Amino acid sequence: MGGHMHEPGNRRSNGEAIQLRSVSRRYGSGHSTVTALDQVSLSFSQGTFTAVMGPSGSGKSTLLQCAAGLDRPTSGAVTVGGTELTRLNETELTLLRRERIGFVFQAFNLMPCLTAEQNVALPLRLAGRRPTRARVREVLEQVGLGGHARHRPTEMSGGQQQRVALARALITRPEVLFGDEPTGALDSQTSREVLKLLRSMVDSEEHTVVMVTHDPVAASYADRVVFLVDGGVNGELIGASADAIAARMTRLEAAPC
Ligand SMILES: Nc1ncnc2c1ncn2[C@@H]1O[C@H](COP(=O)(O)OP(=O)(O)OP(=O)(O)O)[C@@H](O)[C@H]1O
Repeated sequence: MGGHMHEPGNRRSNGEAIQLRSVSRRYGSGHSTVTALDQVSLSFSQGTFTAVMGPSGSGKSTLLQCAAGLDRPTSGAVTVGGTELTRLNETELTLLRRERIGFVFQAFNLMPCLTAEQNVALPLRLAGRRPTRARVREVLEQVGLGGHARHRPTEMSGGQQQRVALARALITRPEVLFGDEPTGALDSQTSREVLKLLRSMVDSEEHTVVMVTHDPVAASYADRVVFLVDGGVNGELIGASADAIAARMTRLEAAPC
């Protein structure tokens, strides 16, 4: 399969949506310390789509969690649109996550008893705000589910459920959308639907997407693929095909520990 043709970040001022400066994350203490991230410095520009890949245990999820303010680095700094997360207290961090960051995970985490529109509105309602019906419909339209507002998750396919999860993440108009294996639970046809949607959100609406994936085909929808090995950045590919990404992964996974 060839690369998906796109020109990364060519219509924006290319401001940095997220910056990590020398970010380290260690778990445990004394002899049993694990360095999940080791002085990682990376920027994600506005209006770009980045995939993060690497062997199991290389620090991908930890990177995403630190970048999204779900976890705090042991050292280093993370900046979201000019706000340095390390300077925020827990309440401020919770508000920032709620207002300025969107997440989608491998599991869709939808409430089975609620309709699509109720699921989409839920995060804002939990935050004490009531989104207008027009806004809920707008995000459902955006993910191609305008006609499914009243459907419950059990009445929808996996791809449709993930698109509801995407609409739920988009309702606050986040500055960055993070995905941790967002297509991991989908078959390849359905994955493609969701990836095309992510791609079009970046191309036409200038969203910023950062996605962890194990799948070279999924990664080929991104502008840029960043490779992690042992908690450090081990290079990147720009506008690469799935084959080129797969070849790089094979080399990384074959490298001696
Ligand atoms: N809560 C934790 N406590 C201790 N060690 C952890 C914790 N979370 C992650 N680690 C360790 O940090 C390293 C990086 O983990 P991380 O989950 O970020 O890797 P990953 O690349 O996302 O892996 P995978 O592809 O298998 O999901 C691993 O060695 C892991 O065992």
